[in-house]
Parts: sequence; structure tokens; C-alpha cells
Amino acid sequence: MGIRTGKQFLEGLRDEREVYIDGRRVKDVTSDPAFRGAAQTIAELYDLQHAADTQDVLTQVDAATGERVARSHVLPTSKEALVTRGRALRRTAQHTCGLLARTPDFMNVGIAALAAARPVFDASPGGRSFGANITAYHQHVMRNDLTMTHVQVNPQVDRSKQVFEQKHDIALKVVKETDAGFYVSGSRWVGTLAQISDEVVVMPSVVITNDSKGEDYAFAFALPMATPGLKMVSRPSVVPYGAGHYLDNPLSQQFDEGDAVLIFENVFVPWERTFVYRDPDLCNKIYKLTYLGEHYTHQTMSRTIAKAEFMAGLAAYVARSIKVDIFPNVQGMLAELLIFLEMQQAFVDRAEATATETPFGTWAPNRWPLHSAQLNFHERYARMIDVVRTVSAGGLVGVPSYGETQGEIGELVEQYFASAGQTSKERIQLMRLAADASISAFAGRQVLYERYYQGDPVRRAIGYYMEYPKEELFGRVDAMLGRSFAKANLK
Ligand SMILES: Cc1cc2nc3c(=O)[nH]c(=O)nc-3n(C[C@H](O)[C@H](O)[C@H](O)COP(=O)(O)OP(=O)(O)OC[C@H]3O[C@@H](n4cnc5c(N)ncnc54)[C@H](O)[C@@H]3O)c2cc1C
Repeated sequence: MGIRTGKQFLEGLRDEREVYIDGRRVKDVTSDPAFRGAAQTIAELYDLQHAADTQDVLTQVDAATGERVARSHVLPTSKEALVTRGRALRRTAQHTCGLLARTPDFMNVGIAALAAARPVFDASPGGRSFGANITAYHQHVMRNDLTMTHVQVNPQVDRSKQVFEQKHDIALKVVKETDAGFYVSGSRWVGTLAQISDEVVVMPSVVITNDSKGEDYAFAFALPMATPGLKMVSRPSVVPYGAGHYLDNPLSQQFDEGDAVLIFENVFVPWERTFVYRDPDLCNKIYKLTYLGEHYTHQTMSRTIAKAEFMAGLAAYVARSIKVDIFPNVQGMLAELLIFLEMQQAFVDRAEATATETPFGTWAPNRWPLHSAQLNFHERYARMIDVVRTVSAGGLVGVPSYGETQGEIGELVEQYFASAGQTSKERIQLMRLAADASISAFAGRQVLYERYYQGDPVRRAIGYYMEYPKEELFGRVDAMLGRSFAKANLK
């Protein structure tokens, strides 16, 4: 099949999937007010794959079939291919200013990384070999251009205990095995984009002890979203679809990608859709063995460049419109955001420039600049939001709904809401955009997302420190100690 259009993507979502929100079952996610905006945005990304000026950036011809496929699906076999993929990731992110975070390319690069590392899946403790399955799955999602979500985390019940020690045993686990596959019951959280994905990849939970008691919880597999027994329980939408004008919340309307807890009720998983089975050791090692972290973070940090561009641009735009950009304190804050942006770009550029070949013949970006960028972006992003708020000040609440410009007092509104650089309508539109980016429920969820989507930053920072190659740094200190000692001329 090769690359799909937006229309084909939307058609694919009209199936028997079980999505619940606000106490009701959603009939059609493509028309439901909670999901249609994000579904439309993903459809636009599919259409970009066909547009004359973006097709070559985002897609390439697959030599095996002659069909075009998304570059994010392709295993990079050289540094140049990795850099070309990076360009595609950045172009995709520009379309949403990085605000719809879980664009399909995130999971695409992840599955490509797993497929590249096929031998890792061949030595299952039960004697089964799953390498061919990950290769076949990669081909399936690439050739059918599918959108995936993933769920990796066991539910929050009692984090002081192991998953198999919980009083309320609600985590996803194997409940039965047959010749054709196995059955699972329980829940996993939190699947971002789940409601409007084609497939769910149940990724290995990485915080499980290497204990035989953990085996029931240690697996990885993929299933279509409309699989019988699979239910998506959504958080409330941040799209204010009950009131106001579309332009009052333009980001929420387009980019609320949705998060859902997935409940599996005796769901059947065929062996051919299984990648890891009853293997806590592999679950814990999978990121390191497959370079999955490097590839995921290549996508996520390419995305955050677009986000930093938008937030730095927005703050400066607002400041210019009310002419507070003449004040040194404001200039200082705006400079801070530009510095964040340059840092973000530099991290990704360095990761690509110092990419290395993996044992599987593919190329992976340098993990250290990427993880450095990822581990502090959430704090820098919170600061960006703070600067937008600080520069905009009362302007964030000092404008009415855009609907007021078309209402009974439209003429009055035209008179009273102009700024130095803008008409009332322009100013209201800009300030509603700034409000949606900085003080809305959407903005709050964005901050939470950046902090947690790639795991707990506290524990990730511990891992970063423990694994960082520090010998060279210690060597520098040794050299200075030696030189100083020599110069001290001690007898
Ligand atoms: C908006 C959003 C979107 C997400 N999307 C996805 C997704 O698409 N797919 C997916 O799989 N996951 C997703 N996640 C889940 C994400 O991976 C988890 O939130 C993250 O791993 C942290 O786990 P937790 O939320 O269960 O927090 P917990 O592990 O319960 O932690 C809660 C707090 O306790 C602290 N803590 C807990 N345990 C320890 C410990 N052992 N040592 C030190 N401190 C500890 C943490 O630092 C944290 O402050 C998403 C999360 C958010 C918020």
C-alpha cells in the first residue's frame, strides 16, 4: 500500500474500537468533539506525505516494493540516512509546533529500532523465537502506514511494592496460554493518542524485578485498537467544546492528542504478534540492547526544537505587539528563550554529527546530548510558559472571546481592544493563542507531558549519572592533581 492520505487514515479509525469518555462510549472518534481536532491534525500529517514540497522530505521510495514509505519507518544504515530522517522529524514537528507530541513518527522510529535489533528477540527463555515477528510487524506498519500508540507503565496502586505484590492486582498480566497464543487481563497506562491510533504496542514494562514472580507481567506485543476485549478509558478532554469561539482555544482544538488507560479483558494475543514473552530480564534491558532510547529521543528532541521555536516566537510576538520589548528586563527574558532554542538545536545537531554504528549495522544518534536535552527540557518548557505569561501579563485575561468581535457589541470591541501594533481582532486572536499556550488546561497538560512522557525524570537522571562514561573526566582531574603536585615542588 505505501503512504496513506489523511482521508484513508480517518476511514481506518471508523471501526469497533471501544473508547469511553465522560461516562459515555464514543461512536466515531473522527467526529466526536473530544477527538476530531487531533484526528484531523494527524490526517493533515498524512496529507503532507503527498504534498509536492514535503513529499521528498518526509518519505522515500522503498527499494523492495517501489512504494513510498515514511522516512521515520526506515532503519538508518548510515549517518547521512540518520540526518535525513532527522530532517523529516523536524519538518513533521513544525506542522504542529511540537504541540501534538505523539505524531506517528514517534512510534515509527521505535518499531524500526526494535526491528533493526532483531537478534535480541530470538533468544526467549521459553525457547520461542520472536525475531521474525518484530521484522514482520515493522513491515506491516510501514507498508500500511499505520499509527501506533504504546503503553508501558503498570498502574499506580502502591509504588512501594513490586507489581506482583500488589493488594489490588490490576496490572496487565498473562492469564492463559494456548498453542495459538496467550490471553491477557488487566490495565496499562497511559496511552497517548490511543483513541485515534490504529494499533497499540504493549511495550515491556522496564521496572520489573528479574524474579520469576514477575514473568506473568513481562511481555511485549501489538494488537489493533478494535481487538475484542480492549477498552480505552479516556481522561476528560481539554477541548472546551461546550462554549466560546474556535479561536479562543486554537491549540486545544487542534492538538489535544488524548491520553487513555487501556483495560484488557481476557484479550487474545497471537504468537505472531508477540515480541517478548515471560522475560523480565529482556524487558529491563530492552532499551539498551535495541538503542530504542536513542531513536525515540531523536524524534522527541527534534520535536521540541519546533516547540521551542514556537514558544520563543510567541513570547517575542506578544512583547512586540504591546511594545514591551523595549525594556531590558523583557529583552532578557526573550533572550533566555532564544538561548533555550539554540541549545535544543545544538543538542540534536551534535547527536546526529556524533552518531555511531550499532552492532546491527544501523546507525544510532549519540545518546548523551539527546538524553541531556530530554532530561532538562521539561524545566525549560515550564520556564518558556512562564515567560509567555510574564510578558503577556493582564493581556491574557484582558481580552474577550473572539466571538465578541462578531456579537452585539462588536463595534465597541473593535475600539477598545487594539494594541500599539494590532487591531482589536488581531490582538484578541493573539492573546487567546497566548492564553491557550500558557494558562489553559491544554497548557497544564503539556507541562505534565514534557515531564513524564519518557518516564520519571528523577529515576532517569539517576540512570544518566550511573551510566555516563566518566573515566575521561576523572582522568582530567588526575592530570590536574599530578601537575599541581609537580609544580608545588614538594621535597
Ligand atoms: C501526559 C502523559 C502522557 C503519557 N503518555 C504515555 C504513553 O503514551 N505511553 C506510556 O507507556 N506511558 C505514558 N505516560 C506514562 C509515563 O511513562 C509515566 O507517567 C512515567 O513513567 C512516571 O510513572 P508514573 O506516572 O506511574 O509515576 P510514579 O512512578 O507513580 O511516580 C510518582 C512520583 O513518585 C516518585 N517515585 C515513584 N517511584 C519512585 C522510586 N522508585 N524512586 C524514586 N522516586 C519514585 C516519582 O519521581 C514521581 O514524582 C504518560 C504520562 C503522562 C503524564
